[in-house]
Amino acid sequence: MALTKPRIIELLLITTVPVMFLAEQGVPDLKLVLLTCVGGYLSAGGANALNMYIDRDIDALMDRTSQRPLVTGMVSPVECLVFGITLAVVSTLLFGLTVNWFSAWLSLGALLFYVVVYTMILKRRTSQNIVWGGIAGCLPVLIGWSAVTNSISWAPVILFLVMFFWTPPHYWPLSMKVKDDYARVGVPMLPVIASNKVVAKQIVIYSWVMVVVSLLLTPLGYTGWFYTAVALLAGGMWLWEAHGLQNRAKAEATGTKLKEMRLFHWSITYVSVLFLAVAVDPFLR
Ligand code: HEM
Ligand SMILES: CC(C)=CCC/C(C)=C/CC/C(C)=C/COP(=O)(O)OP(=O)(O)O
Repeated sequence: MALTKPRIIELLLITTVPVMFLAEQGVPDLKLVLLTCVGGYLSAGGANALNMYIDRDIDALMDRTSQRPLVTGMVSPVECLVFGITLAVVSTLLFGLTVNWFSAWLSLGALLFYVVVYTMILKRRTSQNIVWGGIAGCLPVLIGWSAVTNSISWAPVILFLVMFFWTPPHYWPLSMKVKDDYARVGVPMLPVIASNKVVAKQIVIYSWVMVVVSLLLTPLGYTGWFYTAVALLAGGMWLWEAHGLQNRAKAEATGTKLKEMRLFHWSITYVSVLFLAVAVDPFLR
């Protein structure tokens, strides 16, 4: 369970199931929802296990990850590798045989993107690692839509982009807090190589783009007034917090506390609230 990072998968599924309601414009087949959640859990769980296998060297050296099963020795590297590969195979077959092969390839693609492109290539090489690596975390949105429709359309692409622009403001605050850990193991997270002021400015820019993109669903006819009201309210509160972080970063020299974790925690609440509105909106139109 620990190898699969279950709490992160909870939110990944929260970005998947509402999109199934949106695709269905109502209540989707509940067996399909269950199969998609099980497949998604196994796929993201396999991805996270393989990420832990690859990162076991640096996870042993960072405080935040020092209690992970491969670091404490509770699980051996080979067991973790076999576990991750097994989940990758089982999840792809489960999607292919019980949902559809389009979703199966999207799921395997997300897993490979996260394990190879993010974890093996980008993470230790560039400060843009989580910007592009974040694409893996946006794919569950497309999987939710394709599980119901066996296709893609503008609605899931817009929500994919919301998650894409959501990722840096989600993660850079946390990496601001633990940047010494990342510096020690040589992972060039943006806060390691740029000042908090620069990172905070980037977070504000990504936040504005995320909020604007989130409002495109209604003009394109996919959602109604309820979703729009939630997206405006939650987006406004997000921008307020992002500008607050930027102001605190500017005033840090005078002893102001950064309080960066506020935005990190809010990033998780925002996704939950926004996607809940996506699921409820079809019933209020
Ligand atoms: C490349 C993209 C992402 C990166 C680098 C990232 C990074 C992280 C890290 C390092 C943590 C702390 C976990 C820990 O210390 O154990 C975290 C927490 C979390 N992330 Fe992200 N994340 C990304 C994308 C996502 C996505 C797409 C979702 C869900 C839609 C998500 C949901 C969460 C949740 C719910 C937590 C809190 C977990 C807890 O409370 O233990 N993250 N993220
Ligand atoms: C359907 C499917 C396979 C989706 C994949 C989505 C997925 C697994 C997203 C994970 C996002 C995440 C927590 C990245 C952190 O990696 P990290 O290595 O930076 O974090 P760490 O330092 O805590 O290990």
